[in-house]
Amino acid sequence: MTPAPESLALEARGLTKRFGSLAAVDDATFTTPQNTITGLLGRNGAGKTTLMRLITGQEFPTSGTVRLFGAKPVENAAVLQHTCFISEAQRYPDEFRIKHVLAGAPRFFANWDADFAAQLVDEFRLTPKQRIKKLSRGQRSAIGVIVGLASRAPLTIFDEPYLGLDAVARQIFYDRLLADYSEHPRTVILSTHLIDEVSQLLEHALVIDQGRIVIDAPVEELRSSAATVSGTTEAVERFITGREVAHREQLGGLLSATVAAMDDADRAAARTAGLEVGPVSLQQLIVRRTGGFTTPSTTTYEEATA
Ligand SMILES: Nc1ncnc2c1ncn2[C@@H]1O[C@H](COP(=O)(O)OP(=O)(O)OP(=O)(O)O)[C@@H](O)[C@H]1O
Repeated sequence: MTPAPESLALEARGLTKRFGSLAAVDDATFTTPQNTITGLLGRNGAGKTTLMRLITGQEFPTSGTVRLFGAKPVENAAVLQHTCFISEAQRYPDEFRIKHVLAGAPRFFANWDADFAAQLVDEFRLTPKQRIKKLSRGQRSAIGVIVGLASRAPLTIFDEPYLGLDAVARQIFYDRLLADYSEHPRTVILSTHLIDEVSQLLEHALVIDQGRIVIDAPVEELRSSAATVSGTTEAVERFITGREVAHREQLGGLLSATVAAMDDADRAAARTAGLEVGPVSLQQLIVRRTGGFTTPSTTTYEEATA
């Protein structure tokens, strides 16, 4: 069901951004309900950053409209006060130290939590007096994460927030995001390449490919829409005949196939046929839907066993 406009954090209609002949964002239409965590996913150059810049009013669309909490974002201070956009492109004056960022943040973010920010600075092993200019790449990313989390902005957008962050720091980010989100629900959009790493956080997936939105669906629905069936080649081939197969992997006499559109009855039928039925990771699904694999998917049982 389409949510009522007042419950939407974000509404894009026919949003298009052209750079010369290239449509970086091409006719994007989608809505983001308030208080959800959405993953904005896609390959390099897919249009993620451009889409986020359009959403936050930093770029004018060539055509189409975007609304944040029902209003246009461009040059709209009231709307932008509800938004925190964390991007790698963020630059600070040369003399800025971490404490200056923390001191300035409440002017931009009405819900800023200084104690939470201080806790995060500590957890990321930073100190307020450090000069931003002298921080490592990962430490600079941590500053973005701290600002994004402690802003508690009703719409918080992270554009690949983890560049250079080590595995421990990324885990801190994910853990604090989830814990704080459950206490202070807000709308979070997270653009990332690390799909499997964040898949437990995401409620909704928005996948963009060559500027076009190719998937706009709840993560749970995506996960349950496909399954991997494994067993003897003959049994798997028999089961997948006539079905849409996204991927297949042969290992000796065993075959594993990723099958699209597997409902409960299909799963039961596969088990009855002696096959093992397993989940498909979000990353696998998205990689396959955005042209990452060229594995033939239409081999028939007769062809495969000929
Ligand atoms: N200012 C610009 N002028 C011309 N082309 C641009 C401009 N900004 C982006 N593009 C092009 O638009 C396309 C989308 O770029 P964008 O940065 O939005 O992709 P992305 O999905 O964020 O990529 P990545 O994951 O690699 O950061 C790319 O082909 C890029 O070269």
